Amino acid sequence: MPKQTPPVKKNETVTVTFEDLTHEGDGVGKVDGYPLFVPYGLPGEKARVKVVKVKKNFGFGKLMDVEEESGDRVTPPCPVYYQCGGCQLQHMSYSRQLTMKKNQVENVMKKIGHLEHVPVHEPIGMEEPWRYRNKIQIPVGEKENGELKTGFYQKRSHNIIDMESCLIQDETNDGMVAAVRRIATDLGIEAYDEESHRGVLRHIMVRTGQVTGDIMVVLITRTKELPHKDGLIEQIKEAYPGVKSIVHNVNRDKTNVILGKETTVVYGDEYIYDSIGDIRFMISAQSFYQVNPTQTKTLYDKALEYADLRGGETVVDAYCGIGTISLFMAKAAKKVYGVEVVGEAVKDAKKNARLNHIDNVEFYKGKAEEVMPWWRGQGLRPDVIVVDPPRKGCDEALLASMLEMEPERIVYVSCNPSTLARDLRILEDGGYETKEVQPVDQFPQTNHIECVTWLVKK
Ligand SMILES: C[S@@+](CC[C@H](N)C(=O)[O-])C[C@H]1O[C@@H](n2cnc3c(N)ncnc32)[C@H](O)[C@@H]1O
Repeated sequence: MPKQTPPVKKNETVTVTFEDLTHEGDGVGKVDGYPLFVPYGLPGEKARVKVVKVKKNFGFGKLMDVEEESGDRVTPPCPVYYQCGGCQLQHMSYSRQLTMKKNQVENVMKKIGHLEHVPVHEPIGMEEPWRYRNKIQIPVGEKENGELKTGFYQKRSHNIIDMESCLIQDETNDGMVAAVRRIATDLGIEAYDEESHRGVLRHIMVRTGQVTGDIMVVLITRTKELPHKDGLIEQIKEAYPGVKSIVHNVNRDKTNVILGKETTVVYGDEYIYDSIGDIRFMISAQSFYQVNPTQTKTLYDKALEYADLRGGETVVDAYCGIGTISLFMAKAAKKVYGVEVVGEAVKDAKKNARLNHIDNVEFYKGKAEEVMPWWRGQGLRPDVIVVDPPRKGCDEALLASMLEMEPERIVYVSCNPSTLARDLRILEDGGYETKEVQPVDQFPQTNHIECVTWLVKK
């Protein structure tokens, strides 16, 4: 066979018409059948593209100029959108974002799961797909004039973009970050410098309870001391008199991990509160809590509908985190068992059960793939199993014990459609029928999509 050489060269400029979108949201244009992946290109658009990387079977390009624009193109409202690595889809109308996400789910259902028959519903989007995040963790740097700046990292780098606002963040979070930045600059607090591992203030984290209005500020420093602590606290309280909690966290390590192990409450409470539906949650600086509670509620309502609980059922919630789904299910079931590998999350789950006076739920710390076979050995036969695994999907041993437990219904919540499709195939082969998949857009403006899937025993 003659060796095929790609029809483009690095740094060459070519004209392409985009035909499709990748799962990441990049435009796909072809040159003599050779695909070029181009960030910010939209299907139907004709554009000049500079080739930046050439591989054997595909290449990458940079969008130089759009000659024929798609009706789906919108002006990104964020002034740093093209530098920041946080959002990928602001150049696309929201309805096109939802179509893209639906196509992605349908695609993997067919290609990975061989589930051509499974209905994938229209994704449930947000009415207002902005300002939805309840938590910001933003790096701190220094401008040339010595003032502090805050911003996310530039794409594929650790350069901090100087930004005033993040449009997917709750406005309170934005306002608090700006206030802390100004106060810390006035007090002469130094920013942390990643390269030299010197300086003080590494990150500012702000969490707000969207229902309660509670605010928590976490100041993360390299140093054990929080310089000008009293002044900082007083001025933050002056700027936001309602602030419920100010926390100092020390992270002395040279690491990308944001929070260190030492946490001290320097003002107010250790916890703030928020609610999803009628369940209240206690949230500490270290706790995991869903970042878009509005859409989480939508997702869990759907999970509850698929679980079809009448009050007499036993439910297993595998990969239960802080027990959000377990607590939702417990209100409608006889008994819920949750399993989660992170000990702190299990403690939070138990606390939240007590806070809500829910006593028909038990949480276990352990690997789901080890605890489930043990439960089975103990004779546990759940009517419904809910799983909500991390991006890599369910462990094979867990899928095997789910099949052995033979629940009537399985509800699979997933943040990665590809591993979802892979696991659904295994469950189908093991005797379950996938009835439907409901995507829910938890993260508008980004290329992520959450799905909830309903399976029944054949
Ligand atoms: C997508 S989150 C689910 C969160 C949970 N439903 C909630 O809303 O809080 C996945 C969870 O699985 C946990 N996890 C990861 N691997 C696990 C394993 N092998 N066994 C049990 N839990 C695991 C993670 O710590 C995380 O809390």
